[in-house]
Amino acid sequence: MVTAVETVKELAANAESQQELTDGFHLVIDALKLNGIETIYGVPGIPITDLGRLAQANGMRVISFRHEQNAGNAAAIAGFLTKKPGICLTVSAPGFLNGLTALAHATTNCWPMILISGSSEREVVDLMQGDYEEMDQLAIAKPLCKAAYRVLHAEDIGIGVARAIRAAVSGRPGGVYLDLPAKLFSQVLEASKGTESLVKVIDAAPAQIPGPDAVKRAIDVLKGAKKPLIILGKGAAYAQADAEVRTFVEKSGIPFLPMSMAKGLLPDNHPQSAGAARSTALLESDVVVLVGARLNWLLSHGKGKQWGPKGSKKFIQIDIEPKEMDSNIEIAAPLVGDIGSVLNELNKAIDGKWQAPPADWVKTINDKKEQNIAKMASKLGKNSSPMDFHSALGALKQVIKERPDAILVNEGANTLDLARGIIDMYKPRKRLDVGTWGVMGVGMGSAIAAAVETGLPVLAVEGDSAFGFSGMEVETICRYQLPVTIVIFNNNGIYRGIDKDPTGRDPGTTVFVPDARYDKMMEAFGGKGYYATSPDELKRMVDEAMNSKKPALINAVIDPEAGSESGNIGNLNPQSVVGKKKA
Ligand SMILES: CC(C)(COP(=O)(O)OP(=O)(O)OC[C@H]1O[C@@H](n2cnc3c(N)ncnc32)[C@H](O)[C@@H]1OP(=O)(O)O)[C@@H](O)C(=O)NCCC(=O)NCCSC(=O)C(=O)O
Repeated sequence: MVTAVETVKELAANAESQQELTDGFHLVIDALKLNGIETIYGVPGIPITDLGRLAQANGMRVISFRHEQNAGNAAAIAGFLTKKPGICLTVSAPGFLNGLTALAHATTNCWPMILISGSSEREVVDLMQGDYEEMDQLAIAKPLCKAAYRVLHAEDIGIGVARAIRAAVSGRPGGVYLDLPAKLFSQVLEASKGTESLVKVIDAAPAQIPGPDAVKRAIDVLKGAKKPLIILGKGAAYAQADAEVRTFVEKSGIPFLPMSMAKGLLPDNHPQSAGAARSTALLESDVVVLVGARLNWLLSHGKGKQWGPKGSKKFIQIDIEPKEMDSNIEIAAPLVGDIGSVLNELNKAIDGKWQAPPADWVKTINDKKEQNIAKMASKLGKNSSPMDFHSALGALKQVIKERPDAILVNEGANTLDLARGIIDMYKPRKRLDVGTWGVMGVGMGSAIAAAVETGLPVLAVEGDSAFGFSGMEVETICRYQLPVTIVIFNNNGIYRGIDKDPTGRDPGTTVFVPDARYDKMMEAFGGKGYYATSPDELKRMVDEAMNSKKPALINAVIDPEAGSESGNIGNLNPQSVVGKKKA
């Protein structure tokens, strides 16, 4: 007969022996935590459900979404905001595929992110025997990210996570895929062996200092400039070298132009900002210093009519990726290194012996800036009902002016293009938008990550179409009670709400249900819904919502006639030259 004392002894012995064991689930969590990663964005399911549960039980923040793409977008923006890889955790095949768009988006934008997906067993996948969610995920992920790894044995988890972290943040940051087959999670090993196998990544993104020759070359080019211009890209925002950026701009006295997500690195109302004189600055400058900005489509590849005649410009480019140089046009002075280190060297070189740019150049920029600002101001002040984009954005401009620490998330077509110019930003990394690819659907993921990572109030200004891509995440926002205020610019459709099917059979291709009540959607999950029909009402409601620090959605009714077809992607948005009339 077993006595009570013996039973207790047995339980104690079991407990002790259990403490000495670990498994794949625990090792993934231990490896992440050892490397200072405390948050996971994901969607639970087979085979990673217990990973999320255990991560939460072990003190990690686990934010469960309604769709993996939104979780991935959250992880991507978490990477941008923190310089640590944002983690997205998904189930196998379909969940993995849903996460891939965000992984590719992170890679394109050079933000560190790790997509961790469970996967089905190698033995069956490789023989294509029809396993549950069978797919060779590693092969599929490879071309879409910076690096991809698969871990097959629990004792290799530490190395796998370490490799993923270093690949994501070192050099030019990007997305990394980490494949964890289901069988791995339940592999058991002695706790001490497990702990020994973990790897702490030391100096994950080492400083890269440019050589003295490269610095001298750049300074020589800059000294010869009569109309210099600095362009700040989102790489400069990512670098968190805010003091170095400010010193370089202010010591050099050169006008600066922020790309969209670099707005606020220096305040938009800074006297040297050329943001409101963009075309003039690009066209007339003679030497351009690119700081973490690439000469891609957003800068018309550094050539063409926006930039003036061939040979009229010299470029100095600061980028951590040597291959970025000469991607579209000759770079006269490449500065390969991290932005903080490179600017530090430039700042030393110009210290105390720098001539401010010629006054007539500064005046040209300032005159154009004043003209554009005055033109804009005349459109912003109207208290019209229904609202147009300018009058509604005029109200939101004031909201951010009064709350410079709030984070602005922005996506859409007109809603994006006009908000970018109208809403001034005052602090670094407070504007999050669609990035290099112009992705619609990043809104709610970005808003959630911004609130989770910073604890700051978030204002998400969304086109009605853009919101639709991730709208179900309002439930996530309500579930986690995040301080997110969403404003939907509701003009009943994509660009505008007036398209018609010429045959009369169906709705026009770009229109939505008229006067849809997105505010009711928020109320369905316990958040506060508002319906705004004038700029004054909009301002009052946004103030109330943001002050409450609770989830809120304001349906801002915009004239369906307002808005135009996304003009800012130029020749990438071709219009049919045949057939339209007939239809
Ligand atoms: C390509 C761009 C970098 C550049 O566009 P531009 O139109 O040349 O410049 P901007 O929009 O920045 O500025 C337009 C003009 O406003 C001026 N400007 C800027 N700021 C101000 C302020 N504060 N006050 C007054 N005027 C201002 C600026 O100097 C320009 O005038 P001038 O100096 O007089 O020229 C940008 O448009 C961009 O980031 N676009 C991304 C679009 C995107 O990703 N869309 C998603 C697709 S949606 C989709 O899927 C779809 O539609 O389909």
